[in-house]
Amino acid sequence: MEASSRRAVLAAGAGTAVAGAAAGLTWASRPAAAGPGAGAPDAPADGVVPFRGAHQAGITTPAQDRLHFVALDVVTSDPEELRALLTAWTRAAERMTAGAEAAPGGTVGGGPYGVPEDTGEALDLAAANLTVTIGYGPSLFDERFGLGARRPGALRELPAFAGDDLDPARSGGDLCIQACADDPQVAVHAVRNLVRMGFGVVAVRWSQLGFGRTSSTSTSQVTPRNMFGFKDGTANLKAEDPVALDEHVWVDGAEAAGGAGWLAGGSYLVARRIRMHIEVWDRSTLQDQQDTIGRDKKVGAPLGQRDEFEEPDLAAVAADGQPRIPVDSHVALAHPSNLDGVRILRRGYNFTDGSDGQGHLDAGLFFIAFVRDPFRQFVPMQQALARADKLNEYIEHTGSALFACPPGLRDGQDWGTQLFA
Ligand SMILES: C=CC1=C(C)c2cc3[nH]c(cc4nc(cc5[nH]c(cc1n2)c(C)c5CCC(=O)O)C(CCC(=O)O)=C4C)c(C)c3C=C
Ligand SMILES: [Fe+2]
Repeated sequence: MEASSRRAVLAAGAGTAVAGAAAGLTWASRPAAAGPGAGAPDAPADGVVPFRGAHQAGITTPAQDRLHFVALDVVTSDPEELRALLTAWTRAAERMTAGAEAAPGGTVGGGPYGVPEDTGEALDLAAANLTVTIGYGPSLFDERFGLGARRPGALRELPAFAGDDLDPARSGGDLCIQACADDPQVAVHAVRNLVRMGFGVVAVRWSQLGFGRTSSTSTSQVTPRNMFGFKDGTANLKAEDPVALDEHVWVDGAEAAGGAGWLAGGSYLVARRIRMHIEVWDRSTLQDQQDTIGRDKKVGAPLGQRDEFEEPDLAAVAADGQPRIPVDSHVALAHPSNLDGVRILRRGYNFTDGSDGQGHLDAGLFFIAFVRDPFRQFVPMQQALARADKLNEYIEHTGSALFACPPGLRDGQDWGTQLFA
């Protein structure tokens, strides 16, 4: 669908359900998956991902290639201003994900003496599968906005983990917006315009750009590679497994009891900015690298096995009597069989943020995981990794945040009424 046609649909007030269906390029309408990593083409670059539905877009949506993630603090003390902003953000996000301007005629329609309601840099660009996902941090539920009784039980500060080197300026936040798209300018435009609309109500606390996905979240996608050159996302939860998503990703009605009912059908987002010391890694041998991950670098198969998607055989023993997949390898420690069946949905991105002033690239993985309960899933998993992972020789966690992401919106509903109702 041409960007101009999408704009016409929205200008006519047809609503997103119509716009998404009319787009004809929705994920739901894509051809059946060719099988895990079968090399099926990735997303059409001009696709439109439906904004409304049972769950927010940007969680099980096939991971787009680019990310702009922003954490914000609320600077007003007036709950009504916050509610109104969430409502206005819904309208703008819905429009932008359909390839339209943040507001009708936003770029030049206000005339020469008006301040434009859209900054314009995405004017001639396709929607590029843009998704805008919102999340609320623990601090939003303090005394400021009367939301205390609505705080979900598992929305509290994460514990410190061994080896953490967290920068407070890259951690926490009252709110987050995750914008993902297959065009970096489209993702940046979305965040920029939402932040612009929030002037006086919210202020940016920190943000992160990601230049390449490090996970596949659909069997239709090829597995990408991270900055260590390894395939990442092979054993991830996938959109085509709704039973596993219900078990590991979506918060159910009982967990979102009482005032936290707004979170039923939502999910928790864990963000960790992980610096990867690539200069050290690049001086290590291939065997050391593979023993660190527990997988073959080229094919992605578990060590001693042939196929990328084979289940790792953690009991296999090499000729020297040692486990074929080292017990301190990343894959062995993160495997559900060593974590009481715990699994997570990973949706992270590669980043390089220039250099650190000491001749090293400030590069790494902006880890994002969606889970049903961070304290039953992410925390025990990260504790196991922090304790023993051979990967710790090469990485350092420098930022951390937790957000509760509400479920998707029904027709006529918006983020403000959903949270404050
Ligand atoms: C707390 C959770 C995890 C963190 C933090 C994490 C960081 C991290 N991971 C890689 C690279 C790879 N991870 C892989 C698998 C994998 N990782 C986690 C969890 C965390 N990773 C899980 C649950 C799994 C799957 C385990 C399994 O069931 O087999 C892999 C292998 C390929 C794959 O399955 O995706 C790689 C490679 C890096 C570089 C990193 C921090 C920078
Ligand atoms: Fe990992």
